[in-house]
Amino acid sequence: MEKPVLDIRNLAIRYAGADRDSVRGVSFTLGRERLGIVGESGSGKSTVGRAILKLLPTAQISADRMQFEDIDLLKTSDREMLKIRGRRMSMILQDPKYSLNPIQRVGRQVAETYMRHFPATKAEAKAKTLAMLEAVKIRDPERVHDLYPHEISGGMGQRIMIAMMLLAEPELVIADEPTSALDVTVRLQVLEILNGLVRDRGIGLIMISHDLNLVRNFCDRVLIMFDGQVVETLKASELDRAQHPYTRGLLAAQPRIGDRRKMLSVLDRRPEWSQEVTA
Ligand SMILES: Nc1ncnc2c1ncn2[C@@H]1O[C@H](COP(=O)(O)OP(=O)(O)OP(=O)(O)O)[C@@H](O)[C@H]1O
Repeated sequence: MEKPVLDIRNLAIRYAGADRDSVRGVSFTLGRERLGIVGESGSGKSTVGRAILKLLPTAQISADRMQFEDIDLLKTSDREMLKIRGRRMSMILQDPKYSLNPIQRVGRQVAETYMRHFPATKAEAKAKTLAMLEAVKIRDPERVHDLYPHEISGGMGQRIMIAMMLLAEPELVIADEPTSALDVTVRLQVLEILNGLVRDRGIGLIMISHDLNLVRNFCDRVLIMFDGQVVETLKASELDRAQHPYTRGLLAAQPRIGDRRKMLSVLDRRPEWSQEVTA
């Protein structure tokens, strides 16, 4: 088997002041593939993503192994992480509005990101920026380059965030609900761009989502999280054969076109799921 991009074993995370771990016993590997992490709100999906990027400075993080390519994340200093984050691993968040600086033109923000990671003149960085805006299917990149964040739509903002991230050519991308704020057609465009990154550049992609249908159609494998633990790991194509009652409950709670039930079933959570792990 080829060496994984990421190898996480027995990860536990406790927020400062909390009396229990928000994430515990989480283990998984990520190859050059699309891995979905699903679970309801508060199950710990984003906490896992942020811990991998070491974006939880006040939380207590422990693990038997947190290996990213040639880097032992358990040993990296804050200074080293500044060089790795945004360059070798990146995160895409739900709402680009909060990630873009509102008082700076978007093209300049993208170019500055490039210059932070690579030696380049302003003209070279601008040329790279325009090429990247085109790569994420932005029509008329010259015009968009000079717009402010409030002048662009959510879908365009998300594509600009992806362009910014792409410039650094990361090996790992963690996308945390990247399409939740987008309409259906723009969502498909963004997913196709992310898909291209895995297919053409061989990156490892983690897609954090509460949308089982999206993950089923988009990902190769899926981790199901409940109350801070991974309760089941499955191939996305085998989701319907899930064993764990929580996964089965999540599937039953999904609306389906053509399903004539008047009411969707409501998930009945059981305390023993917090102890019981099947995969
Ligand atoms: N900054 C924080 N300080 C303390 N506790 C936190 C913090 N962020 C998250 N938590 C707690 O950690 C647990 C996991 O939260 P997390 O945001 O990772 O879940 P999630 O599955 O990503 O949910 P969502 O889908 O709503 O984003 C929750 O119990 C939450 O209250």
